[in-house]
Amino acid sequence: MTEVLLSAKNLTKRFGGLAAVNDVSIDLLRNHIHAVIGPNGAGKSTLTNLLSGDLPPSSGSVTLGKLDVTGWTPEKISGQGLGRSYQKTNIFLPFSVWENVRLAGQSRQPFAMRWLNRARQFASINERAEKALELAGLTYRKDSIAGTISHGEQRQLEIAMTLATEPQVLLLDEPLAGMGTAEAERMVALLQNIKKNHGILLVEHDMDAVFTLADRLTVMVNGQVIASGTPAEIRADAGVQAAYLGEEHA
Ligand SMILES: Nc1ncnc2c1ncn2[C@@H]1O[C@H](COP(=O)(O)OP(=O)(O)OP(=O)(O)O)[C@@H](O)[C@H]1O
Repeated sequence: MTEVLLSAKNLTKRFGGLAAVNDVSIDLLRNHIHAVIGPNGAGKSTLTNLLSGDLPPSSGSVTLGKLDVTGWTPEKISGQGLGRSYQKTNIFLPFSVWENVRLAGQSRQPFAMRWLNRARQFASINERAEKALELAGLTYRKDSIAGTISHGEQRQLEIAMTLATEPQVLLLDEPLAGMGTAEAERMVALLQNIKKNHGILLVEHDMDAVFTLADRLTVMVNGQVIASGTPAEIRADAGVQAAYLGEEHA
């Protein structure tokens, strides 16, 4: 059976009278991409924030591996193997691509490693950064200044920075936003490669990419899950057609 890396049960987040996320359960498996789709305001970002610890849930639970991480801080959750990329970039534009990835890896140096001598720490962070750059397809840009690379490459850099923390689970919020066709195709290929060793939760508005990449989809409307299943099941779901997808993916 495929390993469940992350499991959320009956998550609810209320902002005053609004249930932005309402009784949502979702599992994320190793080697799988689970896409969460839905119209603007459906609750996708709020759900991501609940999984990453950026927001505490009003009720429900989040389990990462075997640990109940409900209510943990983002730093503590990240230390247990959850990596998150944000819609708004965290990149230091005046720094090189390499420096950005290295800093991201360093920021997540586990506490237990800190007793190691500096030389060994240095080598292990460098090794992680090299691996992350390679997996994100950016080794050829290693020495470029981050502010000078293309928009698509900056999105790859965000992924490399997330990978440098050595996560098991990646939460990716609109990794294809603002990309042209060639950049989007490149990112789709990268994500297909990255999923071989990770579980990925993908929030994305590009439906062609979503239906190419996703092993499972969860469709949210007004905070609630209206459907969950394989791409074929979601395409065939009349409720999803009516609420969101329209005819183009029927
Ligand atoms: N901090 C907040 N305080 C109050 N309401 C919020 C807050 N964050 C989100 N909301 C509301 O919760 C609902 C869900 O928002 P959310 O951003 O999660 O949707 P989304 O599906 O990610 O939308 P989009 O696709 O536009 O990013 C919206 O009605 C939004 O206005």
